[in-house]
Amino acid sequence: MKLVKDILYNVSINAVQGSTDVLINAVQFDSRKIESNDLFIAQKGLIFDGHKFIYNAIELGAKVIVCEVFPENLNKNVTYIQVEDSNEALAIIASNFYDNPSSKLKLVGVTGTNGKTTITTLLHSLFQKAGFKAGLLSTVKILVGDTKYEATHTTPNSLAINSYLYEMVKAGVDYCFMEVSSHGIHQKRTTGLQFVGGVFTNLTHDHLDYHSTFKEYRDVKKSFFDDLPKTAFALVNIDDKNGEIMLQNTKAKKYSYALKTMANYKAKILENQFSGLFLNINDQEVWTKLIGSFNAYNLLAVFGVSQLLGLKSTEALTLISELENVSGRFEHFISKEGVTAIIDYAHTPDALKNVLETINNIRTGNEHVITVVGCGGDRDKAKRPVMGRIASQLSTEVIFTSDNPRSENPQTILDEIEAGVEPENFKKTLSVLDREQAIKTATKLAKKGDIILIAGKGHETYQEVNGIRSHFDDYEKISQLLKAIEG
Ligand SMILES: CC(=O)N[C@H]1[C@@H](OP(=O)(O)OP(=O)(O)OC[C@H]2O[C@@H](n3ccc(=O)[nH]c3=O)[C@H](O)[C@@H]2O)O[C@H](CO)[C@@H](O)[C@@H]1O[C@H](C)C(=O)N[C@@H](C)C(=O)N[C@H](CCC(=O)O)C(=O)O
Ligand SMILES: Nc1ncnc2c1ncn2[C@@H]1O[C@H](COP(=O)(O)OP(=O)(O)OP(=O)(O)O)[C@@H](O)[C@H]1O
Ligand SMILES: N[C@H](CCC[C@H](N)C(=O)O)C(=O)O
Ligand SMILES: [Mg+2]
Repeated sequence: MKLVKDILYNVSINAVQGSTDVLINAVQFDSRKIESNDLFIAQKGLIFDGHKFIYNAIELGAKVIVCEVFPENLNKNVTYIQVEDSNEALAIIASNFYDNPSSKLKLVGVTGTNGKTTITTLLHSLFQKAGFKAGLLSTVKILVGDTKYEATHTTPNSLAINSYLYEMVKAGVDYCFMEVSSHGIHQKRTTGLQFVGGVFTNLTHDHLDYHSTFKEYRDVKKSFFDDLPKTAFALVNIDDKNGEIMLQNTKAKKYSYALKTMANYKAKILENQFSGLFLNINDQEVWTKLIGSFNAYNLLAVFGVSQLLGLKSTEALTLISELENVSGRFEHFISKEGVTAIIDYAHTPDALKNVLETINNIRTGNEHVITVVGCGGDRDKAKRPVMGRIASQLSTEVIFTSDNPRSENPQTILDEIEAGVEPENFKKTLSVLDREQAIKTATKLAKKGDIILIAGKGHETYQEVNGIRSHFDDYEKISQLLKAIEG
């Protein structure tokens, strides 16, 4: 139970109707979850306007309503608080409700188009190995001490973030590593959090359905760095052409990492093989199990953060050499028949290009690279032809297939992917609507030595069609099928 007046600190309030000396049980932004004596915050969403549910919330027992516009008829037993921005109010109220947990541990946010899950997961594991208690908020999973929760978003809503951080504080967590998505920043899910540092990975084509232009997408990412305090660090990939921009208006201390230019944290790839990367990081050599030059960037970011948080460089490098691949990111195995299967979450043009270039660079002979890939429904349509073109340019054979069509017609998505294939590459491609059949086709095409890349779903264990998620796991499927070939 909390007194309303105690959780309004720092909220931009325009008007109050009723008493703020009211005790509330919980904060909710979904009217369907309201119980008696709760506080309901009405948010304007993309589908609904939460203000329409104020009466329902009161019927279910809400005693306090936070909204941008007062409803026409006010109930005298209810307190109404009019705020400038409901999303921001939710984030600040959530933080106050949970006693500002982000200030009680060291919170590091990682943003950028690709690499967030990899970097946060590696940092979590490195700090655990170094003897600290660490927390993780990522696309794949949420870890609060020893308890694991399922992740629904890359960056959860602000109420969930603060509740997880509160649990972490209770569990004695020292460091929390979290992914900060552009949707998260834009919807103010991270507002009011006290970060000790922020990391920028890279910025390439994604989410241009949500952010109408690339500049808008970039400026949303930049605003995360603009809002860091001067005590925090801002660590950016300076090889990325937007790295410098992220630092333009930040008050935080500026640091950089790079493979190609001068930087505070600098790496050189000495060897890049299927068995891993051999790197020189700030003049010290280290072997890692991770594969591909994009992972050299990820590992460098991990090293940089470890240094900025005070680990000794030799200890950090030793621990880096022990880090395991992140689930669904370049996960691979070789079947008895000698076919290599790679499962990777590449769902953007840049990620797909990086993964295929990595495969092409480290394959030893004329083995075929057979790619199975699709694009999500209800997501950025502009990336579909680009991914179709990249897959067909960099593979020997490509099978386009479904990847969470959601509410869209799966065939239309495939047509849009195929539209990007250049005429000379068309004969290499095939479209198989059903993902299981597509993977089966790849295994039939593959001969000893060949490489099958299954891209786009990584760790996901479902296929979403028209709001229904059915179990589907690329790793499980390909390992069953390749075993069938062995048998
Ligand atoms: C596009 C987007 O980000 N949508 C998010 C947004 O939903 P929305 O704006 O559509 O909300 P809405 O359904 O219109 O509802 C508006 C308000 O009315 C309330 N409501 C609604 C119905 C009702 O009966 N009662 C009620 O009170 C809702 O609780 C909400 O407060 O706010 C919701 C609540 O926080 C989120 O769950 C939802 O994420 C959807 C499911 C989603 O798919 N988001 C993806 C695109 C996303 O956020 N992705 C990013 C990046 C992914 C990456 O890593 O690349 C992520 O961080 O995961
Ligand atoms: N530093 C990087 N640069 C470019 N591509 C990368 C990088 N790291 C990983 N990738 C590619 O992007 C895919 C997604 O990586 P990861 O899950 O770490 O990114 P993310 O930023 O968390 O993505 P999401 O936005 O879905 O949360 C990987 O499977 C790999 O193909
Ligand atoms: N976080 C990303 C993941 C995309 C993964 C891909 N499998 C898809 O469903 O489009 C998104 O929600 O856009
Ligand atoms: Mg992620």
